[in-house]
Amino acid sequence: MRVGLYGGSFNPPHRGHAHVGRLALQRLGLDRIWWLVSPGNPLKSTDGLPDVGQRLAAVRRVANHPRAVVTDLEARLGTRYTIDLVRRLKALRPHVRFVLVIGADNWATFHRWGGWREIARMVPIAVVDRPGATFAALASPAARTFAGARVAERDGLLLPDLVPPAWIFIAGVKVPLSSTDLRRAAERA
Ligand SMILES: Nc1ncnc2c1ncn2[C@@H]1O[C@H](COP(=O)(O)OP(=O)(O)OP(=O)(O)O)[C@@H](O)[C@H]1O
Ligand SMILES: O=C(O)c1ccc[n+]([C@@H]2O[C@H](COP(=O)([O-])O)[C@@H](O)[C@H]2O)c1
Repeated sequence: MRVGLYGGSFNPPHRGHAHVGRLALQRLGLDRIWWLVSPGNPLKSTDGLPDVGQRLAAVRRVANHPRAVVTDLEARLGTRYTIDLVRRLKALRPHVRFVLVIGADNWATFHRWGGWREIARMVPIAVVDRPGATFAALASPAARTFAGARVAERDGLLLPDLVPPAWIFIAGVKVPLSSTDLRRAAERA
């Protein structure tokens, strides 16, 4: 079983998220993608963040794919840091091939995540390109640190079975949407 771990604040979810979900399923040959609605990104303020229950309902409407599972697992496990989540999941499901799925902006700042090198050594990572983040992601400290572990885009189907560190940059169509823009538009309306 190959499972993508797609965590997010999803405040609110949008078509860019749906794009990431679909692309990861296709390019990585995943059996499932778990949309993990975060109790709160440890690097972001939780001011004004709707509760997990509200965001779950909204994410279900956007994720809408037979292989997508939308879950509040992080709230239930009591994890906020991805390293804790990955450790717990690997212990709970040792036979599942997990892949971390993130957008290019998060790969650009991955070196600020708790235990980032260790995360990259525990789980393969798929990075989906995003407008305005391509260069920052490909020149990031994480990209440079793990330059030797980058897998060619055409080999995405192999990624879940590789021994980490292993990461892929998935280019192609970029979707110019962000939750920040949607929140601002809602405030103006
Ligand atoms: N348009 C997009 N293209 C590619 N990846 C995206 C896109 N939007 C979000 N992501 C990725 O999806 C994950 C969840 O993103 P998040 O919920 O923070 O949305 P966001 O639009 O980045 O929100 P915000 O503007 O509040 O930071 C992150 O890994 C992020 O990089
Ligand atoms: O573990 C960390 O230090 C860490 C730092 C920043 C983000 N994350 C996770 O990255 C995912 C995407 O976050 P966000 O807010 O960009 O949607 C979400 O699952 C967060 O919990 C994790």
